[in-house]
Amino acid sequence: MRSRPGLDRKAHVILDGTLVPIRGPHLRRHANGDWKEISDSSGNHSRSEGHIPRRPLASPPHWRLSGWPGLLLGARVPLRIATRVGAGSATMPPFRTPNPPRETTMRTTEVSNRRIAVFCGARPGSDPGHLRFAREFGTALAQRGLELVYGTGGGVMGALAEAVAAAGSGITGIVPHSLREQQNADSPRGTIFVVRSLHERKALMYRLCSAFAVLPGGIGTLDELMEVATWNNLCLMDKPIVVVNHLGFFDPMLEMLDHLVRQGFLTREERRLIQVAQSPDEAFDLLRIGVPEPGTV
Ligand SMILES: CC(C)=CCNc1ncnc2c1ncn2[C@@H]1O[C@H](COP(=O)(O)O)[C@@H](O)[C@H]1O
Repeated sequence: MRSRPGLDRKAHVILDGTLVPIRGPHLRRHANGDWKEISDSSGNHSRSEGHIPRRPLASPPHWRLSGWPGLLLGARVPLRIATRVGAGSATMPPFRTPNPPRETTMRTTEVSNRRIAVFCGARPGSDPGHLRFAREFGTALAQRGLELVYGTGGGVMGALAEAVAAAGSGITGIVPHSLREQQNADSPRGTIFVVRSLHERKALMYRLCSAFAVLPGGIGTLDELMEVATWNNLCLMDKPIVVVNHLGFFDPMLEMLDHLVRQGFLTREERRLIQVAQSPDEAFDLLRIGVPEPGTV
């Protein structure tokens, strides 16, 4: 699918393969911190064609910032996403759709303790065991009733997403335009947010999930792991992290963290921010993701 002229640089959402430009009502942040995303009235993601408003918005939507992003970045990250969403819709050229878009309603998706972001390789790696393990992890994730948030790539990420989809669980991908152009644009699964920059992508990924798991990958994976660990460490976020150390893949990195402790650059307590599991089940147990709050069952 070639991107439509004028939309390439705009933030948009792809719902099960259908491109939908983002405007205020499609992705809205509420004062209570929730994001809302498009779904049809039955709660399923809309498969209707993208809809561009015929009139510019009279005024930008109102966005309120709360929590760690506001504190951390002087409210810039969410504000930029929010502003783009509103301003972008006003400047997008209209395009014709064969069928008029269905009316969409909103479904709150942000505050879900069932979404887990998984960082892992865009490449398959040299050991086929990594792909096998990613599939195993994806299946276990879906069997726990969890949903995946990930970077929409191939390699280990692709194997993971395939397994989650095959097991019938929800997937949310977040990708910047620059990477999406390099990828196969015809194979999105679930909902894909296409954003402008890597920074927006990471901010949205971190926001949408309630925990992080890390599978084998390269420097992108390590970057994301170290960033979320740092944000937790600085109390900008409080979301559990687990490294799944299948086949000892992460041993050298864990040794490096121990080295940091010995050298006085990391306290023992901070070191424990990065938990380590050997199996999917152990990882989900450590994250306590999807576990109902006491007294709710
Ligand atoms: C083959 C190649 C370089 C493709 C790049 N294409 C990518 N597509 C999607 N996400 C990516 C990509 N590169 C890095 N990332 C992000 O960084 C991690 C993977 O990077 P890496 O392969 O470990 O370092 C993922 O968690 C993902 O969020």
